[in-house]
Amino acid sequence: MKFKSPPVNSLSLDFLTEFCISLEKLENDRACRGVILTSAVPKIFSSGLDITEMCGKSTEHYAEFWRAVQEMWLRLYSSNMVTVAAVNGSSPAGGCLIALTCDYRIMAENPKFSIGLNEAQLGIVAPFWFKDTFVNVVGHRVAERSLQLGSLHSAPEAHRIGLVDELVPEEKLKDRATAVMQQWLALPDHARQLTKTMMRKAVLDRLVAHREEDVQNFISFISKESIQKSLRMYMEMLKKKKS
Ligand SMILES: CCCCC/C=C\CCC/C=C/CC(=O)SCCNC(=O)CCNC(=O)[C@H](O)C(C)(C)COP(=O)(O)OP(=O)(O)OC[C@H]1O[C@@H](n2cnc3c(N)ncnc32)[C@H](O)[C@@H]1OP(=O)(O)O
Repeated sequence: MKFKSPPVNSLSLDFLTEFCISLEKLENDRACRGVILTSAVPKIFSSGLDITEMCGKSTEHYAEFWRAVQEMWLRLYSSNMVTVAAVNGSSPAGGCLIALTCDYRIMAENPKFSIGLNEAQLGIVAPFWFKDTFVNVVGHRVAERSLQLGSLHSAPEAHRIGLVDELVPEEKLKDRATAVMQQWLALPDHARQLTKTMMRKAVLDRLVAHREEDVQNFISFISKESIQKSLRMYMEMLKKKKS
């Protein structure tokens, strides 16, 4: 599956809805046992949640948007398919979450590409299930430091801390992702799927049990004037960076 929402594959409500529909179709297709996620946009895997969806909108909109973010994560983290992220560009925040939610991450070894949960840099806080997914990949200490600092890690650093499983030259990314997929698909599906469920169930159950509470937390957090101001300033900073 190739993300193609230029300029930066930001995760808008439309993007998330289409992503979930595509994932559901693949999940229900008995012939499909695995999916490789990558980007058709040069240099960017995904710029994370679309910030414009979280700025100056109604409470109803925030609720709908956040439910779509939750749905994307719940479907991908609990997928019966083998999921491989072929990270061929920068991947901050929600983009990093998508990669973390997969079974395996391969990143192009370009030191200009960065990845991480940088929410703190925007003056916002990664929700508990972003944090749980991160901890499950890199461990508590690395996750805590990285989250508090809102670090964006260069590709080599991301590999060193275990955020991505391997680095390959960009032109070899597709072949390597295919080889990894074949390796994972060589195992009997039922054994791999039950193991995956065992490893991820507690974290998935936690969001399922607190889903509506999490929506309300998001709404009250994102509606605060101080948070709206931080997001507006961040968007302005992104635009200024260009000029
Ligand atoms: C205590 C309990 C609390 C509970 C709280 C609950 C929830 C709150 C947490 C919510 C979680 C949020 C997670 C997120 O994903 S937030 C999004 C974070 N994303 C980023 O920080 C990335 C920002 N973007 C960049 O760094 C760069 O754009 C880039 C991805 C590295 C690409 O750089 P470049 O190629 O140079 O492109 P530009 O910077 O020029 O961007 C082009 C264009 O796109 C706009 N844009 C970029 N990113 C986003 C985005 N995420 N959303 C919307 N729009 C984006 C950018 O403004 C440019 O627009 P213009 O062409 O119009 O100028």
